[in-house]
Amino acid sequence: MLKHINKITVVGGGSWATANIKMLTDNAAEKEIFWWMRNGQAVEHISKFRHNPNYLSSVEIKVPAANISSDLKPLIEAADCILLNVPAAFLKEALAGITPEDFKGKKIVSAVKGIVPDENQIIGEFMHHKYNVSFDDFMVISGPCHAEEVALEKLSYLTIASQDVELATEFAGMLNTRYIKTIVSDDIYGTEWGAVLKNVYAIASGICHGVGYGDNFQSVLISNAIRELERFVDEVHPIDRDIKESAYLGDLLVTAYSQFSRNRTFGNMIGKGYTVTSAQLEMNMIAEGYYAVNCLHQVNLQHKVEMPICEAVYAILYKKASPTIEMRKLAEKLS
Ligand SMILES: NC(=O)C1=CN([C@@H]2O[C@H](COP(=O)(O)OP(=O)(O)OC[C@H]3O[C@@H](n4cnc5c(N)ncnc54)[C@H](OP(=O)(O)O)[C@@H]3O)[C@@H](O)[C@H]2O)C=CC1
Ligand SMILES: O=C(CO)COP(=O)(O)O
Repeated sequence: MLKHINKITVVGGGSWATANIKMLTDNAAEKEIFWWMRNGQAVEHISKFRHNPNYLSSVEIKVPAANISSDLKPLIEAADCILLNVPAAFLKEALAGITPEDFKGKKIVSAVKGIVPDENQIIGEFMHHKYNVSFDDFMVISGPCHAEEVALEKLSYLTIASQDVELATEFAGMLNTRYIKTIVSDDIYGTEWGAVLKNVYAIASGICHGVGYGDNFQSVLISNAIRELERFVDEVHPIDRDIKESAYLGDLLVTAYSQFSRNRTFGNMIGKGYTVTSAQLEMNMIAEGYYAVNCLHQVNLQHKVEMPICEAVYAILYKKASPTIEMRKLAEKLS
């Protein structure tokens, strides 16, 4: 098999980027890794002490200091594969100054689970329209996997999706370790949209917990959520897919139930009465579902898929609807 990927630049300095750095450097396949993050102080700290001071700080960083920088352009130039790992809301800002020419001939991997605001596009569409990235050169990393469990080396499964299954297989071979298993898929759209939606359902799950519903209700909420997710992905990209696969149902379950989920934690705080701003400040991490539900609301104006859970979360986060009342109304629509 022809090898396409020898040098990978990871773009982003948060928890998941740090976990991806760990997986890529624990994996034995030959490759060189570069790492960009916007925070210059974190670059200095990592270069000196070999740990990210702000996220997953227990993880030992094995990327050479010379390959870590807050200057993106040279790092993109240096690599043949770019792994995007900045929250979708900040992706445009992170890529400011980067042109389609800079991405020419490179393989692009998205580990982002969000929608680019204003464009309301998932990452594959955004990279295609703004940077001329062909879908044949594009991959997605998804699946039920929290960065915190990667740091603990707990067994996890990732799905690598691409139209080019051979390419996805090559990239998957760069992530496999004792604690990471990979699955290859050709469903880029379903994988991306599924990951976006499950974040919103995890917020709903957190809100329900916050306002006082128990596990019994939550299980009904999540079984409705997977049906809502399936309705939407089947509308935007109708192919034969099994929604029970781990990239869809698995990711929904882990995010809706895990103590590590940012989205669930954020929702729980909203249910308990925090404002959006105070919940965001308290968390110090990004709940993608907050931004995504606004974009989804716009996107679904065209598709008109029945999405009562997304609409309830949208009303609470963007229309100041009461979580208690909105969840009571939602409960009437679930089955
Ligand atoms: N965490 C996880 O387990 C997983 C996350 N993902 C996805 O990975 C992506 C990155 O999330 P994750 O690593 O968890 O993020 P974290 O919540 O761990 O970190 C937040 C990241 O966002 C950056 N950021 C925050 N505010 C801004 C801003 N105003 N402008 C630019 N950058 C900003 C931070 O940079 P700084 O530190 O400089 O403030 C930091 O890199 C998301 O799409 C998420 O859904 C996917 C799978 C698992
Ligand atoms: O995507 C994730 C797990 O698969 C991470 O979800 P959270 O952003 O809610 O932590």
